Amino acid sequence: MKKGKEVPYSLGDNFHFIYANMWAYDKSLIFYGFAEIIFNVILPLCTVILPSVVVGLLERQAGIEKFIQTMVLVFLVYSIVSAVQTFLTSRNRNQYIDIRLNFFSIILFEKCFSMDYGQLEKEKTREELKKSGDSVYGNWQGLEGFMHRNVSLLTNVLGLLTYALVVGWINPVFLLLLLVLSVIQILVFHRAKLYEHKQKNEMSGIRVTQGYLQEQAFDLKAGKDIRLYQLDKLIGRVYAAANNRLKKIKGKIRGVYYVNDIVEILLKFLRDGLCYGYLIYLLMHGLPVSDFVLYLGIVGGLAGWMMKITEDLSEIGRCHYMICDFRKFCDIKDTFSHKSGRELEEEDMALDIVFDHVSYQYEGSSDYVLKDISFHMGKGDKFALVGVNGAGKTTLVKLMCGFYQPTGGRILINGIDIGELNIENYFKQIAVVFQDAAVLSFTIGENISGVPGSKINREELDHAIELSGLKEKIDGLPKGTGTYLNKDMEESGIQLSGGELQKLLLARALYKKAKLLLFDEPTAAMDAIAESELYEQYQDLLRGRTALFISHRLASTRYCDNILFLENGKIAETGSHESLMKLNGRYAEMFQVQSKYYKEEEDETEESMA
Ligand SMILES: Nc1ncnc2c1ncn2[C@@H]1O[C@H](COP(=O)(O)OP(=O)(O)OP(=O)(O)O)[C@@H](O)[C@H]1O
Repeated sequence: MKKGKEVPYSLGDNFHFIYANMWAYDKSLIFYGFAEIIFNVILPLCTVILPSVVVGLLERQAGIEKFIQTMVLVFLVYSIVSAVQTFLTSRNRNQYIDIRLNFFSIILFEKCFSMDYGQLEKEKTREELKKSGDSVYGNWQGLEGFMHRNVSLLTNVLGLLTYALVVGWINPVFLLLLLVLSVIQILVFHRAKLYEHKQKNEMSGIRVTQGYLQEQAFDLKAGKDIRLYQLDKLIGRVYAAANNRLKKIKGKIRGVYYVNDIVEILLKFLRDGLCYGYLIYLLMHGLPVSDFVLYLGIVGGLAGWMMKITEDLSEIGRCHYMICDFRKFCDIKDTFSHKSGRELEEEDMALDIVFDHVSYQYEGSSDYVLKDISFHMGKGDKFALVGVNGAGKTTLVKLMCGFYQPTGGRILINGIDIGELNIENYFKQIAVVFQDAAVLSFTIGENISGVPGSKINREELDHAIELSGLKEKIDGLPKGTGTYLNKDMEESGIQLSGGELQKLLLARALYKKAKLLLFDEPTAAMDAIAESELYEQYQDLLRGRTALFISHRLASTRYCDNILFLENGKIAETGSHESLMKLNGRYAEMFQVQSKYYKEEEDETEESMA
């Protein structure tokens, strides 16, 4: 396997990609990154300079007053440098988390929400998506890991070059003292950890919410509805609110850790002061200066710097591959126009649809699902699409939605090739009820309207609920349309039955006031009464709009102007219910089989009642 093929971007490319985006997101990230590197090196330098200053003073036999003054000054400088370094590390760490969550993760979300649905459905894309998701998950891997590791590498390289004399002194006399100081430090740290642990429950609750919302971005079922009902904004808001809550908790935890950091600095200050004091004491009692300096040198950790550089390099390599995964996914090309393309006229109440010799073959499949399909749905027409399982009905609907590009032929919407349309503008004009439609675990009102509670048009919401037959159910709920669905977001959320869910999906399609409505088995889960009531109302519900619906219950086709009977990927018969019955072909055969079944069912019911 050629390596060049596997890794589409060089390390330099990725370096540029990350830092150009950091620059675009927040220029201060670069400056603070450099500042951290400098202070990371200055800090140990201070600890090297400190003893040399002490040696200089002693060698020059400075007076005690001058000595104390200089010591205080040096320790003061050291403390300031240390505090600044701690601040920079903490700031950068949080800023890198911020850019990962609020910039790079959003790029990934947006890509998932907006990319061609047909592309998102492919297995290969889904694998790439999984890998890409990993690259924005966690602090020490992928994109964020790359930022941390670059700072660490540059620090260690600079440190190695300049930190020739590592200052430190370990003496058995001090071992006990150091242990005591370490225990104090551990206790303070433990307190901070305990506090963090206490926040875990709330944090994991928020993370479950975030996880659920992230799943919606990756979920195929949700993907269709997110596009068609522009739910990305609603999800985005809830995600941002969860992010903010998490940010607040993290801020409090950071505060506790900051106290810990300050205690750590003070203890370090005390520890170093005692070490140096002792060395000075020894020096003043006969320890040669050369030994003194030597001791300081050997405590140094050149080996430590080296080890860290090795570790950084290997981690940067790992992160680089993950950035490649991220970029590969984000660079997947769309075949539809998303931000550009032609927009449909606003004034139209309905759309005109032409399938002109359309064929379709799924990638990797040897057969065509649809072959040479041609028909014309004029503005306001109501069509039924029928056929046996697997005939290609859903595929045809997905083509009409703009989820797939036809393999052959053209689809014209108001005379414009669907490939030339701004597909996002087109999505806004259509409503689809899929067999496997997804609802979000938000409120009923938000699910129907696709907007946050405060922005819902109450009158239109009530109207859509009434038309869909869901009014009685919602009136019986204490929180009405403010009731949450499922339990992902709210403990008191409710579970709708299959039929109720279909009514809710219908209400959503009606609320949208779409110009083209597509129903894929919209009543499959409804009881016979609800179904017949709905069909009775269809003419009124869809007046003036173009509509196509798939139903296996052929009784429903009577309400349509035209029926397309699909068989083996072709339109085998087309016409009104009456004309197809007269033709006495496949449609009539299917209808008679169903009528017989209904008749038998009716007889059985009558017998059991007798
Ligand atoms: N994403 C896909 N990749 C490959 N093949 C697919 C895909 N989706 C559907 N097919 C195949 O295309 C054919 C038509 O499927 P489609 O779902 O369009 O049929 P249908 O008429 O809607 O069926 P049903 O009445 O059962 O809902 C089936 O053989 C199916 O296996």
